[in-house]
Amino acid sequence: MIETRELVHAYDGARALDGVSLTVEDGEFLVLAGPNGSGKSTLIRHWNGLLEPDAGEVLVDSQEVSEDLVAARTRVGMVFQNPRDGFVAATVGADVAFGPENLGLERSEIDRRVAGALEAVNLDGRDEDGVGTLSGGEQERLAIAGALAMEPAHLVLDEPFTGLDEPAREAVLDHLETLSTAGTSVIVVTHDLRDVLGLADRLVVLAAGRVVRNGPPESVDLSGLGVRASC
Ligand SMILES: Nc1ncnc2c1ncn2[C@@H]1O[C@H](COP(=O)(O)OP(=O)(O)OP(=O)(O)O)[C@@H](O)[C@H]1O
Repeated sequence: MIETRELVHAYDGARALDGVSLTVEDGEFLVLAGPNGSGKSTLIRHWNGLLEPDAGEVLVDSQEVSEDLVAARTRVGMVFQNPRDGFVAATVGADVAFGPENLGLERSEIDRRVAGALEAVNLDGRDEDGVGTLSGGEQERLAIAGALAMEPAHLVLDEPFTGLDEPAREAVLDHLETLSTAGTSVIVVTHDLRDVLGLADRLVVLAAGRVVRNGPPESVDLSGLGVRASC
């Protein structure tokens, strides 16, 4: 479970989060939406300790994030926008294997995870391709595969579908649904709800650093919030 209690975050005195309280249950599929600058990226960065609260608390599986950053980062997997900077190896397979290798897993387990993660993003058979040779959308898919291979308890994806073609979107969505059903919390940050709303248990909308909507997707009124629900 991820618990955020009365979280405040300010950049140079300006509040990007202004008292956010939000709990994400294990296995929940949550969509986090809101207009540009509403605080979505700031909020998720607190969940694995990339930012420190100015006030309030963030707990992952009942432990305060700041008390054990390694634990929080192992339990909360993140896929950020513009993944280009995040790659650590020369080839696709080596890049996805890097995280599981650092967990000290057996080779057979690493190979299983790499194969599964690459299949989930339609990059199977591309292990030997150079990371630098991938298209933008393929790089996004590689970043998702890297997070999947860590098998985190909670998986957070920031605008994961932007550069993905239709088969890749469908493959990733299928995989996220399977993960959520199996008990992984899945949090998708997006302004464009078309793909994900049908899968979501809950929709949370931020505006100006506050939670302004929070409920089952079908019950949330999006009018006037700068969020698009359908094509
Ligand atoms: N590093 C930073 N320094 C200063 N201000 C920042 C920084 N990062 C974000 N902000 C400001 O904090 C507010 C919230 O930004 P944040 O990136 O969390 O919003 P967002 O909802 O993720 O936006 P988007 O949909 O555009 O990605 C914005 O006003 C933004 O300008």
